[in-house]
Amino acid sequence: MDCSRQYKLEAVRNPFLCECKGLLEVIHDFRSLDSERLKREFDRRLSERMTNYSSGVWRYKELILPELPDAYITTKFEGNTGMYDSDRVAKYAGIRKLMLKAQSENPSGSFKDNGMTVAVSHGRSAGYTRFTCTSTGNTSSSLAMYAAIAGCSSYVFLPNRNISMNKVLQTLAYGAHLLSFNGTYDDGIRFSETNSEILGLYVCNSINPFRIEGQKSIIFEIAHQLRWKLPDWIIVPGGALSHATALGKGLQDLLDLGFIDRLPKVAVIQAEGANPFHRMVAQGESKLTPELQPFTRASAMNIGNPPSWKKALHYTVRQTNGVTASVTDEEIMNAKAVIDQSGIGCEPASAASVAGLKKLVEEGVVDREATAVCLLTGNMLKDTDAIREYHLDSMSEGIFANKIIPVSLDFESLQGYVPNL
Ligand SMILES: Cc1ncc(COP(=O)(O)O)c(C=O)c1O
Ligand SMILES: N[C@@H](CCOP(=O)(O)O)C(=O)O
Repeated sequence: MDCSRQYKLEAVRNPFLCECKGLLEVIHDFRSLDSERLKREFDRRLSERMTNYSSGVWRYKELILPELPDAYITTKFEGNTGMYDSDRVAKYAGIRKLMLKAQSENPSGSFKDNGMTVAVSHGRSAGYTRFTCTSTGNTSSSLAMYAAIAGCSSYVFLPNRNISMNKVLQTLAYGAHLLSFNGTYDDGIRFSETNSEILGLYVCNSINPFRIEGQKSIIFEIAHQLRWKLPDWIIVPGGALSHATALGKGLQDLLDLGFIDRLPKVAVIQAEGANPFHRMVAQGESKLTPELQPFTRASAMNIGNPPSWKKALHYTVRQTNGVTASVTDEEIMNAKAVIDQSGIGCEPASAASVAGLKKLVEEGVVDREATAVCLLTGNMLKDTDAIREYHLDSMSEGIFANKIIPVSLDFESLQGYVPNL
């Protein structure tokens, strides 16, 4: 991305940095592909059950990692997640039509599975049996799950504060070697870049370009579900910026292949305490100044130096004529409550997409008559402390707080609580 060097697939080595120290990206040659045949094949695979190609990622293998021998595919039939129309959330965001893509329905509960199945499969094909990541909890849960499926081991580095205990426990339960350190995600990534190859650990963070290729399947699946007619806007939360990058790169693939005839705009939403990408774009700068002490209650986005910022700038902001926005934790938590109470549910970081859309509609950047898809990146049970704080803690309770009502089981005491009694 930073220079014009190119490497053959077999020459790409852990930890996936170019000689110039920039991130690598996969370049495909789609010229031999027949788009109409491929569309029919993707439709056909929708009816397959329990084969590699019934995965919502590997269904699109030709556009992701065609060279990978099928024997290495490590899948839990990820993807295949629901897309929901929600009038209630649309009304909250102030827009006519809004759909929510629930990546939270993935096997480990977050969008990371779309990329992780590809990273672990590629790592196995390159001969690795030990995998690593640094994580705020979702990447690690996903890696620990796929490593366990493959009969391999995972070594995960987790910051010792400001991450969700549910995710720590999920990672632990899948059997990862859990290494807790004093620092942030950004410190962990720096450590991996320098030490992973010496330690013989295959890096599964999103600096790994195969992770990004897998995550492209999210936009492929959205487009497929919508019969290749995309909405005006796609809204995505931004932390390390892997999701935004994959979305933009996947959109470009779809356009190049003629599956779609125009690019929707992408909006990348960051949380106020960890928004270096938004600040850079809003100030018209072309170099990112890291946030040294990132903090947001949406702990999945506690990232001050997003590794993929250059790719996200290219693929989303520039290529789709997209925008960025920044929202407060309060805006995030209120949006989350509305999404939860619509029955769909998500973890705090995911709700940044809806909070950001609401803000962009209010500012007139997104037209009220426009159509949009918001990405819900993680499951509501990923951070149950956030639910307790919002609804039950009197210090921090939110405007949509719901309460537990203590009752005694007799008719009289229930009067007033249940209508028609
Ligand atoms: C649930 C959730 N939402 C959003 C994000 C942000 O995505 P990205 O880091 O790819 O920008 C993350 C972490 O990466 C996450 O775990
Ligand atoms: N929220 C992420 C942090 C970003 O990780 P990466 O996989 O994109 O490097 C997490 O779950 O760890």
